[in-house]
Amino acid sequence: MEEDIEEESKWKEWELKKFQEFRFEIDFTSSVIIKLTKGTAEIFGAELAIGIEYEIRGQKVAVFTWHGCTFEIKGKCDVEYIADETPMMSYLNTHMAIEQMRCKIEKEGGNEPRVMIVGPPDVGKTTLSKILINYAVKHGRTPLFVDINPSEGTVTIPSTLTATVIDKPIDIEEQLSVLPAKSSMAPLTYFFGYLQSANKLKLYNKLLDKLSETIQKKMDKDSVVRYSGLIISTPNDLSNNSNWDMFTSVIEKFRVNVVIVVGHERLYSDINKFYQDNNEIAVVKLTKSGGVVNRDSSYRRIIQNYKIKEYFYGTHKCELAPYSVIVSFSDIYIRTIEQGIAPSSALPIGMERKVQETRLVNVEPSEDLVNSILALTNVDVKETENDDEEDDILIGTKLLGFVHVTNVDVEKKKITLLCPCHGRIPKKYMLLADLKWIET
Ligand SMILES: Nc1ncnc2c1ncn2[C@@H]1O[C@H](COP(=O)(O)OP(=O)(O)OP(=O)(O)O)[C@@H](O)[C@H]1O
Repeated sequence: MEEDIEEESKWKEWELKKFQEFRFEIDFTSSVIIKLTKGTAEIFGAELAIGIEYEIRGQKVAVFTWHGCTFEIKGKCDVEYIADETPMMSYLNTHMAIEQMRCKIEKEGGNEPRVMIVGPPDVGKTTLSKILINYAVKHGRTPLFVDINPSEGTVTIPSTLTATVIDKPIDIEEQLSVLPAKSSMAPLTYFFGYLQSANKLKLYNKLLDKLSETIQKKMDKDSVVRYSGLIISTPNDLSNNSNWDMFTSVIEKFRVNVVIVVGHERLYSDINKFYQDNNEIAVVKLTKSGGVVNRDSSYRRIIQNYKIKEYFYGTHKCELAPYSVIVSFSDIYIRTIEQGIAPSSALPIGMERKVQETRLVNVEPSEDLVNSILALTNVDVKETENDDEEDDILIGTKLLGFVHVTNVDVEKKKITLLCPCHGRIPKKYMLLADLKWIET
């Protein structure tokens, strides 16, 4: 045991030849320090600086080198090995083709790259997004990273859809974590409230409309962002045959002109066939990296919990001091998506009802709310009236942030909320997510 601890506190040297990759996995409860001593190396496209110590926690990552390097590592990795075969050359070529589109539009006009990455679970879609973003930033670009996968919350709390302008390399230690305090990279966040897009397709579709409209406005105003283009990371279920309509509608809404299919031959062939007469859309096939790690549902749940914890408490590099506030039931206004609508067969004969996934209902505070996440909208309580229009405004609103319900005292009619930063809870509507978090 003591020997293990002593072993872990020593630096261990590794040497990589050109095009090799050192893959390693670190548990959420431990960390390793990595230091480049010679040559050049990158983690998912973000370059390591010589002599700087990076502390990596709870990640499954790879150090890749184009020219060879030597680095040292201190701490215990659950898995560590060197791989000779990687798809990095094809990823770089894809980046170069996208960069050519950017150069072309600057010189001659035309369409900016609007890249959508699709594929089944655990093929490295998010990783490829990070690599393409980092390579774009290295070229002085500021791409918009659009995350329409609500399950992970890559840049904020899960159950949201986001768009973030990325103007510097992704932080090697913290990845894309965006804390409320780091406003320079504050994402545009829309509230979905569910972890799977397929759970509420109508609502999901509506949010995609809002997100794509807002992105279009941003690009119309900001030519630097427009030339840099979009990198869209998608949920796994979008690649299911049963969601084909949704798939094509995402392409339309975001005016996607490059579809990258990772690790799925049949999907590539289906998309290619479908768009064979459309010269505007290029379909590219890339192989899955052998380093991509499969994550089961319990591991994914741990990641989701960490993302929520990070939102309130920060990361080890940037700790936050959240505070608790007690508010009266009469001072908070919570809405949620209407659930459990009776099937049409249960309605009186002759009466029809469309299933409404976008209708909001009031939530009366009760003990059921304990451990829930509430999204704070920017909609003043007095501004709205209770009708469809109000629901539309609320669903499409940009979010101010999130709070966590830690206690509900029904007798005293008081609710305790954990907030990431100090200040009064404004008199705005809140939206209840289908997401519980138990602080550990
Ligand atoms: N070359 C690599 N070496 C080591 N780990 C890797 C490598 N590439 C990806 N990973 C890790 O594998 C895991 C899965 O990758 P990623 O999240 O990119 O897949 P995904 O297709 O986006 O997953 P999903 O869409 O199912 O959530 C991540 O933890 C990622 O950091």
